[in-house]
Amino acid sequence: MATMNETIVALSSGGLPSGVAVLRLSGTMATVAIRTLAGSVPPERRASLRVLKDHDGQIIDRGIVVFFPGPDSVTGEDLAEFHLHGGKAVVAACLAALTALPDVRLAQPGEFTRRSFINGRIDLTEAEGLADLLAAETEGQRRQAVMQAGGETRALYEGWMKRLTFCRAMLEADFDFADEDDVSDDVAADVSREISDLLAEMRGYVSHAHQGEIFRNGFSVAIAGVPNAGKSSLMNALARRDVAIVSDIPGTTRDLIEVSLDLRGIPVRLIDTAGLRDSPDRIEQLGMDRAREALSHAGLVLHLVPSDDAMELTLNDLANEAPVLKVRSKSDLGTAQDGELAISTRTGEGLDELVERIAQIAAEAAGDPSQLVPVHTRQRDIIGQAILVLSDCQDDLPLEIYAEVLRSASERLGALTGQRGVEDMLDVIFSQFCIGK
Ligand SMILES: Nc1nc2c(ncn2[C@@H]2O[C@H](COP(=O)(O)OP(=O)(O)OP(=O)(O)O)[C@@H](O)[C@H]2O)c(=O)[nH]1
Ligand SMILES: [K+]
Ligand SMILES: [Mg+2]
Repeated sequence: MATMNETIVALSSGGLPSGVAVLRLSGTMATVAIRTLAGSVPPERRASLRVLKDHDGQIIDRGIVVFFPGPDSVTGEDLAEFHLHGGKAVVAACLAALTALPDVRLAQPGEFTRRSFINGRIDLTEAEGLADLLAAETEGQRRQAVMQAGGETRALYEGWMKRLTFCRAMLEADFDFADEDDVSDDVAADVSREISDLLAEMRGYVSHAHQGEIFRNGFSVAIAGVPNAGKSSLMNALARRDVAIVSDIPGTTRDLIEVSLDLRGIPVRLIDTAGLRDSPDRIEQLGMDRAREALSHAGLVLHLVPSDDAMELTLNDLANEAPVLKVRSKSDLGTAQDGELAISTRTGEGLDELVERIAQIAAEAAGDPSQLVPVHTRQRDIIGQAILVLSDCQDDLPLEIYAEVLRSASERLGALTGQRGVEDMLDVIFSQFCIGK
């Protein structure tokens, strides 16, 4: 990672051309940069209209300049914003003029956010929330990310750490001051009650994490069945575009084909798979392997059974724990049995009802987004480790060892917010960001 002495600059707004483009520049050269391009530094935090000139005195653009002095800026450093007309040449000229200044260079992805973290403006959970917020595509994802970016997750984790620290302090005070054979049972009992409460809370939190993941990554719905059941046709109908090849040749689909849908704010990943049958074709076999793999990870399996075909597969074993919803396809070619969900991509029969059912099942799996805790896999792993350490606490442990276990657990939790042992994680986390963030 490049050093913090350098001042970084990037286009922070979206693709060009656009109405307005915002360049952000962070670091010690911020005031020099403003003075060089805009003539003088405007009052702090005030949007000021300026003529921006390059190093030869040629006008680049007229735009708004804002100066945010550190350490109260988003990055914790002196920060300048240039709001320009969003043309490619305008932005290129302004970036060229800025990077021509000594110690000013283009930012790497996530570098602004990384500086916010290093300067203590945000913690890791907030950084992860920010990354999610930028990536959010559905309303549910946005709400979840906002909670995390706003520091609610941080507050929760810090609360846990405080409770652990308090318990440790009680234990340590006890073995420092009590005389040897009079170690207070009361303290040990209080601590052990508090730890078991905390453990219950942490376990409950982690069990919600799976639901949180549905909001982050989407609820996966795999479409499966015999060849020519109409799987790809259904995929195209639900996606409202031709994503998958449809033909009357059985064994058309081989690769998994995935589209993302937004069903009532819940992101759903719909996966079309190869038809399952005995086939000597090597490629088709590979396709079926992928199909089985997809079924085993799906949140819901749609089992398409064509109306004109007597053969029926059993998919329950392949689907792991996911529910299997039987759907009678090509309903225009036969009559469905009572209570069966029948669809036809030819006539459109049953498609709305199917979407309704998928949305219902996805919503049940995802839970109420307002109740959800946003938990990244990274966070879940760490909490899992801390739970393991704490579960090892036996009441009859010598107090010194008990205190040591608590210290070790709270050390682990420290990695959640980035207070401890996360150097190697930083690149992973910040590389999720785009340049300019
Ligand atoms: N009559 C009728 N034909 C359909 C319907 N849906 C699909 N078909 C036809 O059935 C044939 C197979 O459709 P696909 O969508 O390719 O079937 P698939 O299950 O993806 O097949 P594989 O990828 O080979 O496993 C095509 O000729 C489609 O036009 C339907 O609802 N009614
Ligand atoms: K086919
Ligand atoms: Mg297909």
